[in-house]
Amino acid sequence: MITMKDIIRDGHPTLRKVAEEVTIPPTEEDRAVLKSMLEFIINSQDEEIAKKYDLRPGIGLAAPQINISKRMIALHLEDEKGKLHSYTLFNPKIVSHSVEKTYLPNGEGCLSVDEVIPGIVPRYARVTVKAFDIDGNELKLRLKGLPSIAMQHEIDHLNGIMFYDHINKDDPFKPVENAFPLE
Ligand SMILES: Cc1nc(NNC(=O)[C@H](CC2CCCC2)CN(O)CO)c(F)c(N2CCN3CCOC[C@@H]3C2)n1
Ligand code: NI
Repeated sequence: MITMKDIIRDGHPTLRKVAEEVTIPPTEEDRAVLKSMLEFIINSQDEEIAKKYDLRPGIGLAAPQINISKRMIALHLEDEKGKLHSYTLFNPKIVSHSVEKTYLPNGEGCLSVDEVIPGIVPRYARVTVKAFDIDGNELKLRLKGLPSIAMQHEIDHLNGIMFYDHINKDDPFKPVENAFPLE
């Protein structure tokens, strides 16, 4: 099982690489890795397991964070309506997005960044994503709210982008044009 020792931290070069596309259909190994990534996220949200293995809570994970520079991500979270969004994706790609932006009022964190970095992280309010599922079938997702924000955070990892790259360096809480806080 994946634990925090498997998660590389800011400064590790892999976090700044553009990850390689996964060949479709995926190999058994790629499928096993992606399943283990989802398992980690679910474990991290289980109070007992998280305590037992000292896991930081998460709702998403990208393969570069476990030093695998491949375009694979897992997400497991509920949206504001309580709908579960649980995804294990190969080669996710944002194919369209809203002009309007949004952001988490309390900013973002990252399992690969040990310190708190305050500031507004502007994200597209809505995204349409094309990807392949765990079996290599193509799918299309239209996301808004926290699922949309989390999807963008994970796809950024596949392109070597960290959440704090989006924070205004001169004024981290400067209002962002056409961006509205989530909730
Ligand atoms: C918002 C949030 N971010 C948590 N952590 N950070 C992460 O997931 C990073 C990715 C997220 C950062 C902002 C958007 C994506 C990991 N990233 O580095 C991967 O690239 C949380 F843990 C969390 N929740 C709320 C829901 N809760 C349900 C019950 O279990 C606990 C869980 C805690 N919400
Ligand atoms: Ni992250």
